[in-house]
Amino acid sequence: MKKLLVLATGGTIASTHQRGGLAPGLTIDQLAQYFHHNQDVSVDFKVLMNKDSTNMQPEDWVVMARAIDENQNAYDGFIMTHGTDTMAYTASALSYLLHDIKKTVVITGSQVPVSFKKTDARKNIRDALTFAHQADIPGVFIAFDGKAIQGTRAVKMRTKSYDAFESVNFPYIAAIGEFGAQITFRPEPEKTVFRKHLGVCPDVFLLKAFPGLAPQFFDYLQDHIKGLIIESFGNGGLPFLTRDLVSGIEKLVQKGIPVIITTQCLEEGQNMDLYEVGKRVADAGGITAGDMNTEAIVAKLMWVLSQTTDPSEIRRMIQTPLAHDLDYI
Ligand SMILES: NC(=O)C[C@H](N)C(=O)O
Repeated sequence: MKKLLVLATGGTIASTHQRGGLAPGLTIDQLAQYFHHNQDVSVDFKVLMNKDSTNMQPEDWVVMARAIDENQNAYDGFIMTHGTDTMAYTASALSYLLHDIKKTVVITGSQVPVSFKKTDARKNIRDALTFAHQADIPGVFIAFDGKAIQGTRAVKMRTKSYDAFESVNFPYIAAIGEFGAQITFRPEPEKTVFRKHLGVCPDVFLLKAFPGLAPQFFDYLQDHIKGLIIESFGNGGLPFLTRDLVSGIEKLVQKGIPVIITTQCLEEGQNMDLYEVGKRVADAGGITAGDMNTEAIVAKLMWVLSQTTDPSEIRRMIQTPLAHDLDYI
């Protein structure tokens, strides 16, 4: 008989109407009532926290990872109930913190509380149970709206619709329904060269470039952060005329602060060698993050920075595929 552990963290799925608005309010026993399963699975429950995922912090990822790591040998799979707002960040973070996991970790939640009459929660719970039970793929996944998504590739696209998440730049892993879990893409096992490390350094900043962004902000950032991620335009380009952001990047890099470059375009990654505006960013020391999602870059950079401050090692680790986060640079 397979043994699964459900870890509750809060989110809409466990929310109830409260004076200040919807907030996690179900007890673990109340939540457990919605986990219907057949006789050949045994399910245990544990509360890790009871937060709207907007309140999740990087330190919470470490708590989650430890809880799974400590129980790795006692269970065949894990289900985590979680709010949708930061679920993609958590899925990425756990993918790095637990990159050597041999079991399936499924994160799910819902757009509507489980106790409401019309809700997506009960289907998502059933699908998470099905996937955790049937899929023999190690790693961290999101199960939502009948699909399983690789943890490092999920992006929340919609605030209300049941199909809140999409798999970006990567195939869906499975279709899930009453018929079971039909694996549609089985990722090749990775030969990872990374050490196990259950820590994060939250001192990073994420900047979305826009026409008119003043380079003076970089002067402030250099004294307050250990790593910067810039969502550039298109193929990794940033302005060097009038408001010269490229020189700003160069200054940060010279101070030993890694600057990771991604793109505001969700799909197809970037090619910084194509245009002068991208090449200059690369020449200034900007580190391309290829086709990784911003959520994954944030989590990976925090994980990497808690292990090293060496710029070339940071570049190497960011650009080495891990947990299927990256297909090309
Ligand atoms: N649908 C949800 O779960 C949204 C909620 N604010 C959360 O992230 O916890």
